[in-house]
Amino acid sequence: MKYISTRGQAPVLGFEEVLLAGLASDGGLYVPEQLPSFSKEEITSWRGLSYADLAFKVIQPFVAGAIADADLKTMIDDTYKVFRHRAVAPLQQLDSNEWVLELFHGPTLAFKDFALQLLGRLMDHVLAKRGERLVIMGATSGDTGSAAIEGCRHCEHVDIFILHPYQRVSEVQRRQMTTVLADNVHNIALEGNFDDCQQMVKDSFANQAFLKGARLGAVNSINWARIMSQIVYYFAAGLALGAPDREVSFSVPTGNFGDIFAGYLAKQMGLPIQQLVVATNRNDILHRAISSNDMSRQGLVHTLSPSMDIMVSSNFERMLFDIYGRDGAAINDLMQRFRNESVSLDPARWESVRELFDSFCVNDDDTVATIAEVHAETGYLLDPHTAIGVRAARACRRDNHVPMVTLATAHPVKFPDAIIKAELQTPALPEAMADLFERNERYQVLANDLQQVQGYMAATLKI
Ligand SMILES: Cc1ncc(COP(=O)(O)O)c(C=O)c1O
Ligand SMILES: N[C@@H](CCOP(=O)(O)O)C(=O)O
Repeated sequence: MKYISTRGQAPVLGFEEVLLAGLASDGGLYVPEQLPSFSKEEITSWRGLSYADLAFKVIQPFVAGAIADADLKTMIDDTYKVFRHRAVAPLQQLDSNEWVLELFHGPTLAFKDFALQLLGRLMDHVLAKRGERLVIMGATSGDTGSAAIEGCRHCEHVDIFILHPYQRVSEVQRRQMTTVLADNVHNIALEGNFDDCQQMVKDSFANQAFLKGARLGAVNSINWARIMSQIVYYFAAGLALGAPDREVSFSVPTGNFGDIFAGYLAKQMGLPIQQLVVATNRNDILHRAISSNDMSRQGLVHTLSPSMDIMVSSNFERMLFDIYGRDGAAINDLMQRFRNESVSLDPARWESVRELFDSFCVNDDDTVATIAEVHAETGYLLDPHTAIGVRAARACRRDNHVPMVTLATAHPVKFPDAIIKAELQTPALPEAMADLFERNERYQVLANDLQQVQGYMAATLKI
């Protein structure tokens, strides 16, 4: 399997290099040159597989040749063995044909664990084989950071620096990151927002001199291996609900567009998906882009769903690459303009986007109201991100005969503010992190300044 950049100028790479590369050298994102697809018969034959066995079926074609099948299988098995639910990604029914797919049973209580617990293993495996070391730089609005740290804390060949927006993540999220005191783990609280953190990571890929030859890697969904692992649970949910003989729809709480892009790929790969609903909070550039062809940046606002406080959604570029007929020059031009001005798609391309996605924006009041409403209807407690997904699903649903699945992207215990506003009881932390609030923290507050951050990293690494 070969991988190409969405901007057409970076070298074509194999899986191992893509795994370690993160962002492409032309500023683009890597995608497979050719997407694998599965026949109806093949998908049918996967019924009844365990989550780990299904993950191997879906992931193997992306990795083929780079990592031996037996090693890949062991890493996948080890990854999903530690999830707290035996089904790994169980479905909960809210109403007739209305479901939530619980993606928060991993070690850090958010959907990021599905990819990041595997990513750490894949990276360490490849780095050990090559005798190399990797400096990871990641940006987080709260969940990627803790999942990446958990996935890398035991890696022998990785140093990881995670940037989170200072005082803009929940206390549980911050402590999940900052109480990991392993020598290779470094937390930076940046005096800025998530977009600033993400831009700093991208700028560091563009200019790596500060690392004096050390290799820079990524754990955000700019890394292709993240997306690849997230495709699996769409197949798992679809199969459980009757696919491929029956269509399924998904509503996805969206920020960086990685999770919904994985759903889009599952559809291209053969899963019969009827609707893909992009659910946003008030940072609604994706909803505006899809519903009214308006890709103008507005000031980022702090919401009750902080993990989705994102304006610049990296993976939208991967989808636009397909929409523009995989024309790297056109995407390069569009993304350069997007950096400095409001852009819109040409009408035919926009129409194609509208055919692929529905979208809906949910404000804080409606997020809280949905948490309260669903709890009153069913006794089920949604986290605020999932509540946005459920609200959007109910608003956008076209066909009641098709199961509608909202991705439950985080456990409600991570976001007590929204639960308290809904006048409900915050659940207790799982046993493994019951003492989270007593643990010591370590993190560095830094100004929103590239030189300062890069200087801090170089000094910490003693290079
Ligand atoms: C809890 C939660 N829900 C939803 C999202 C949105 O996912 P994505 O960025 O893949 O669109 C994120 C992070 O971005 C998240 O942490
Ligand atoms: N919500 C994310 C934001 C980063 O998204 P990613 O999927 O690109 O890593 C977070 O929790 O950090």
